[in-house]
Amino acid sequence: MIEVRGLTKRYGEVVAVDDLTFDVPEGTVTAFLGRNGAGKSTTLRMLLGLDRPTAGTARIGGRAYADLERPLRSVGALLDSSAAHPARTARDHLRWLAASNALPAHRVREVLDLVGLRSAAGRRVRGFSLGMRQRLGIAAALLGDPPVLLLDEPVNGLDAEGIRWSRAFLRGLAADGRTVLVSSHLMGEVAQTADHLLVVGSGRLLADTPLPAFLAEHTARRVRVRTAQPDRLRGLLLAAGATVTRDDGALRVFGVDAAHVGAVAARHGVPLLELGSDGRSLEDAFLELTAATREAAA
Ligand SMILES: Nc1ncnc2c1ncn2[C@@H]1O[C@H](COP(=O)(O)OP(=O)(O)OP(=O)(O)O)[C@@H](O)[C@H]1O
Repeated sequence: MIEVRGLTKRYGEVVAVDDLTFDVPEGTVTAFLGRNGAGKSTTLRMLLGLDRPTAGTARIGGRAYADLERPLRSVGALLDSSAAHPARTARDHLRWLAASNALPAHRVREVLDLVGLRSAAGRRVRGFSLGMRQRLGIAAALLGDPPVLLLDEPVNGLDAEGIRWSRAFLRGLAADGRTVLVSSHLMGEVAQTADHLLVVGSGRLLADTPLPAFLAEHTARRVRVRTAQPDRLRGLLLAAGATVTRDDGALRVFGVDAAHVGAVAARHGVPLLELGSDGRSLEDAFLELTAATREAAA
């Protein structure tokens, strides 16, 4: 469980994180979304005690990071997948991490197996693909078998196979009951993985909602219809229970689909000049939601 309350970070004039309050519950994948510069990494760094908040608190399992007795057993993080020394093998990198954090050596093999790197364990990280580096970063985050995982842009730059793997892997971690917070600047990337969305813009919380509710609210299909008798059609559609707005000579209809609009018009002999529907993508909804932020202007 992650609890963030009134979290704020200023760098001189820049308010990187602005009074954020949210919870991330156990057993879910929660997407932490925002455009580049929205304040995601700064929030994650404060959760990990790498940056000091100007105000507010960030707690993991009820405690600030600095108060965790054995941090790697409480929270695992992937902040930068190039963190492993290139001349080390994957196994040696993890052994070193385990030893320096008093974690049992047998975890090294377990996490290498978990992320599918067993056969590459003896190879130097220098020769790893980006996807393999991401897996190694996730292996390192899992070394202490922590209940909470913070992953900063874990699918950034991965190919289709890598993205598919990481989606299934993150879902599996949540199914185990872990708290998984995944940052991304691309809505489409997380739509198939996340249960819950936290959207930030200019350091502020813009949405805190289950993914299905976000989909229903922001990507509902809208019907656009044009006729020489707009007032009459509008009245008929309102009577049929639809919501109707005017849009540059056409009507925009919500709450019923295009086939229904066509049937109402036909039944009452209203000739149509144009009829279509425009479903918005999640990415459109995300861009619209974050359009008024400083990142959008940058
Ligand atoms: N150490 C710093 N000093 C000054 N300004 C900073 C510092 N770190 C971040 N910022 C500023 O704070 C804001 C938020 O940055 P942050 O890196 O948290 O955003 P982000 O959402 O993680 O973006 P990205 O997707 O690009 O990683 C930006 O305007 C950034 O320029």
